[in-house]
Amino acid sequence: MSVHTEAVRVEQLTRVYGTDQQPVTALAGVDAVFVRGTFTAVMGPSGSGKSTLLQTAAGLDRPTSGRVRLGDTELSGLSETQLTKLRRDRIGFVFQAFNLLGALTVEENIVLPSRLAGVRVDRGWLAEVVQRVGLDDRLTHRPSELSGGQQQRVAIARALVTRPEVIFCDEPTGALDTATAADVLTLLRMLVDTHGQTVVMVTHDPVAASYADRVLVLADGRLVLDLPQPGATRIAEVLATLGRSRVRS
Ligand SMILES: Nc1ncnc2c1ncn2[C@@H]1O[C@H](COP(=O)(O)OP(=O)(O)OP(=O)(O)O)[C@@H](O)[C@H]1O
Repeated sequence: MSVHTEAVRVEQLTRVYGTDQQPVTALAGVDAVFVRGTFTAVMGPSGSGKSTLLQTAAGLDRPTSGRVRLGDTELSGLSETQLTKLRRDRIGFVFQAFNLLGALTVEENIVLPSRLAGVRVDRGWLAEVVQRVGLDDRLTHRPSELSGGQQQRVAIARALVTRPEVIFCDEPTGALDTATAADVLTLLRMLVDTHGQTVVMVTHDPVAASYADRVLVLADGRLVLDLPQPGATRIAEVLATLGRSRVRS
């Protein structure tokens, strides 16, 4: 596979927290490639290392060992300043809590990270992003005047505005009701299908994961399954089986 089709590659990714006396191995040598223009869900039992994988792959946290490459850039060689710039310029983040500022309008929230970084906002691109996420008529509203799903759309627009090579989402629908979650997942799917965006999403929800092209399943810090489009029922079965084997062990 050519490097140019890879958005992110992690190799033997290992993250050990805690002390030498009491180490906690959150990731124990994970290998994975996230291809450009695909939507990957990362699943697994609580404590299996999902968030740690996301954080290390996104350059928010440094691995104890192993490598992360974003496109052609190897992250381990970067200084903190370079890593901060890379996250700002090349990666988008969407979290369960929308992290919007209540005193600012929708538009001000979307452009805030760029403004703080002193990056000029391309108005044409901003208009396109806003249109893609369906917020054209909400730009002057405050977050409190929006539904949960609309607030998450603002967070997605904020992530998209820098034209990121990949968007990392940690439980993006965790705070939403079923119908609103479906709306947000449909948007992420559309960004991948229509605009070639790359999305990596941590989720506990088999229905949310069924929107992805591929589901990676972690257990005890290891990648145990890599399933192409398994469907919600199969995902739920796999997770239940994993849960049972963990209870037995
Ligand atoms: N900062 C930290 N210090 C110490 N241990 C940590 C830290 N962050 C995570 N861990 C541990 O690493 C392991 C993996 O945690 P992680 O949050 O990646 O799991 P997860 O699969 O995302 O869990 P959940 O589904 O509950 O959010 C867990 O045992 C957790 O307790």
